[in-house]
Amino acid sequence: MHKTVHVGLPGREYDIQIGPGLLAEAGKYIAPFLPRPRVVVISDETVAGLHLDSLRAGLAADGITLTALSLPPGEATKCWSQLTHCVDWLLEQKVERNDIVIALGGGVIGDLVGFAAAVLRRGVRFVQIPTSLLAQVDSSVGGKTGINVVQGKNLVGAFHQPTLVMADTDTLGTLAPRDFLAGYGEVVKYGMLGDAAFFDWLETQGPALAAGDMTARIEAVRRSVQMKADIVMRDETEQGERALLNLGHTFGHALEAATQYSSRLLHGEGVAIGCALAFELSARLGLCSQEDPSRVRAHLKTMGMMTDLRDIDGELPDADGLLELMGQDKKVVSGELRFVLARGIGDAFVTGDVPRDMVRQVLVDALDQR
Ligand SMILES: NC(=O)c1ccc[n+]([C@@H]2O[C@H](COP(=O)([O-])OP(=O)(O)OC[C@H]3O[C@@H](n4cnc5c(N)ncnc54)[C@H](O)[C@@H]3O)[C@@H](O)[C@H]2O)c1
Ligand SMILES: O=C(O)C(=O)C[C@@H](O)[C@H](O)[C@H](O)COP(=O)(O)O
Ligand SMILES: [Zn+2]
Repeated sequence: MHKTVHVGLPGREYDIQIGPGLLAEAGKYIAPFLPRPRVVVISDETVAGLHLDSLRAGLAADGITLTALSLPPGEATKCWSQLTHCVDWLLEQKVERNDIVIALGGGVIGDLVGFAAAVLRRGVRFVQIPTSLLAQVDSSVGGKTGINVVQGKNLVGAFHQPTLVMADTDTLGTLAPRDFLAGYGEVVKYGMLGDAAFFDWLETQGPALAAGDMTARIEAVRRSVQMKADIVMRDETEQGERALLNLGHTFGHALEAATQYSSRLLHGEGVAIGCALAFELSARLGLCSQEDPSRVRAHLKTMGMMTDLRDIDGELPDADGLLELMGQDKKVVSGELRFVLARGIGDAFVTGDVPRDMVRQVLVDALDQR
């Protein structure tokens, strides 16, 4: 059941271990990287309450001690003040250049702790132990780390690759259904952007995955991570192809900013709605058939996911307000928006050739449905 995916970046290569029971074996995997038998761990309070003892026991079996810090759960934790808190705490623990910092948790903890590790002493090594579906399939891999600021999502950060990723699929058993489905938004994204056969597979296996089928979960994590690793190996710092992983994010990040990174909209939910909008835009531009956005929305709905702006509670900015927020997207070049669009399911590409009026109309129509 245990799978390994290798990220072969020259000088920064690492393995992603995937499977059940990995926390209990943590010492075996981490010990080879340790200069001394101690680690520091940063987690969130929910994850620490559920899984820190298992990690502690798994490390103790190999004589490794653990000191931990827990932060409040939720997207709001990916911020300047918690970054300062993490860095101060790591310095108090006298973490040295060769020590290992562990990020135990979802994408919020992985992004925040990875960024703290990137700036601490100009870069210490860190290990990702992702515990949410989203973190196992996406955020723990590829080295994008950072925080949100009022001006936009992930606008302050660094590329800093982990030394090891350990995705213990047993931890998904304690994840709330809403958080699981948000992570599924990133899983289905891989099928939509570059692997139509994976999308077909998810249409049949998605319900089993959500219901807890371990074989299906491991396969979904492995396929997602393999696809991400392959893209990252070809384009680590997003000079080109890596931007495909941003499918749905131009819309999604603006919606997250519009909802103040609150529980009104989780990242993966924004990605799901954003993918539906990106396919809608692609169809209106004549790039793909109208059947494609319909099929995307149908699958997301079957899974019980958000697909439309009407699924978001509370007020939203108007179309111009959303366009303004989209202007902070990192794919913007010379002030012009660029999008990940699709010629069909599994065939995405990046383009700046998108009339602003067309984007605006897609937003106006989506807002009108509310
Ligand atoms: N760096 C990247 O490449 C990348 C990729 C995708 C997303 N992200 C970022 O990841 C973040 C979203 O990640 P997320 O969805 O994991 O959010 P999250 O870290 O907030 O986790 C979601 C919720 O699940 C809880 N949780 C996590 N693991 C659990 C478990 N095993 N059992 C019970 N509860 C658990 C957390 O406490 C939290 O409340 C966003 O900030 C997004 O921008 C980064
Ligand atoms: O790894 C990537 O590259 C991605 O784009 C993956 C995304 O799912 C992720 O949300 C990422 O953090 C977005 O990157 P950003 O550069 O648009 O902030
Ligand atoms: Zn994402």
